[in-house]
Amino acid sequence: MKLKYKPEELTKLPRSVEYRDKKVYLIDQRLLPREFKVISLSTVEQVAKAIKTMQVRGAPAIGAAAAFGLALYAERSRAETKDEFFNGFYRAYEILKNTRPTAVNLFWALNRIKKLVEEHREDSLAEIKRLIVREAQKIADEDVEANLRMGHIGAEILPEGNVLTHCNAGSLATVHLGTVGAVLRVMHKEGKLNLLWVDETRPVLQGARLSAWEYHYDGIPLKLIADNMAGFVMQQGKVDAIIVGADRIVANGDFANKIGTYTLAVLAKEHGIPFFTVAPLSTIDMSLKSGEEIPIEERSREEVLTCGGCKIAPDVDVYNPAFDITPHKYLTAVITDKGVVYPPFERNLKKLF
Ligand SMILES: CSC[C@H]1O[C@H](OP(=O)(O)O)[C@H](O)[C@@H]1O
Repeated sequence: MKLKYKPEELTKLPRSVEYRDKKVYLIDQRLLPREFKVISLSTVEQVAKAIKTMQVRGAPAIGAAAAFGLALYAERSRAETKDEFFNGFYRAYEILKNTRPTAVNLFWALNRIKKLVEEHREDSLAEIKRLIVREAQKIADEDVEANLRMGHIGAEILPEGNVLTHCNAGSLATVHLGTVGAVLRVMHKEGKLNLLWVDETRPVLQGARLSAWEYHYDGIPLKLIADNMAGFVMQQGKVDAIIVGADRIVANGDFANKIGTYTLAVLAKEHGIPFFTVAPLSTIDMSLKSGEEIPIEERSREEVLTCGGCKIAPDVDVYNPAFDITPHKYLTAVITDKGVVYPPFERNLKKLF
């Protein structure tokens, strides 16, 4: 398809994660919306900590950050032999792999580089290092290209009017532009987006802190709501479509996304509202047959016991699943960088590969 817009025509934001001069640069998302700060990381351990503590978050963004973590290792390694280098490479790979379990993009990116390195094991050490850095940059650049394509594809199929989204699948959740963010930005550019409803998205508040911030920054008209208001807004007929990101889409179309997505999907069905997820192929895991196989990350009790850093509950037991699983029966379509996938997902997702 012909792409009408370039990324810089759709957002004023810089890339969320970059690599240059042997350093990983990323927007520290834990500080937003109070402070916009780009931090620089110079060790694999720092990159792993940034992913684990959600300084960088969002499935494609953590995939790219992990890839740049391997580039960092490669360029800073002082290994004198290949065996020493490979031992350090596999250690870096494991450290990054063990950060967060749900978003498949993390494993997709790490394994893509690991496969390349193993295919070139006989090359010189200098060549192997060059290949790692080049592949990490390709992963990042391809993410931006995929988002741009999904933005144009999604804007063509979403109905004009009011759109509701959950969490943050915007530019901050990717290398640039966003998955949901690209669709919303093209819709806005073309006058198709009347109003964006943004769920605050407890407990980490990616909607209030990140989506509200980045979409307001780019001039998108929005209203922020508490998560428990979404059903009422739908019941009032104020939502024409719902679009969310994904952390892992599996072979039958079930998908993992931020906790609260399943609730929205059921409400959307009840109110006859089209429900879309948008994700690049790097988010699709065809090795899993259905959603119950997806590992769901459980995060700290402090995230639920506090809000904005203030304690809101006594020291009681907490359950804090960071994601839920939406069965494919609630999905209108999956918007990907290779086109729109409609049911039956089992059959139609296969055609993408
Ligand atoms: C474009 S993927 C964004 C996806 O990732 C978010 O999770 P987290 O903030 O915990 O990294 C959320 O599920 C978004 O939909």
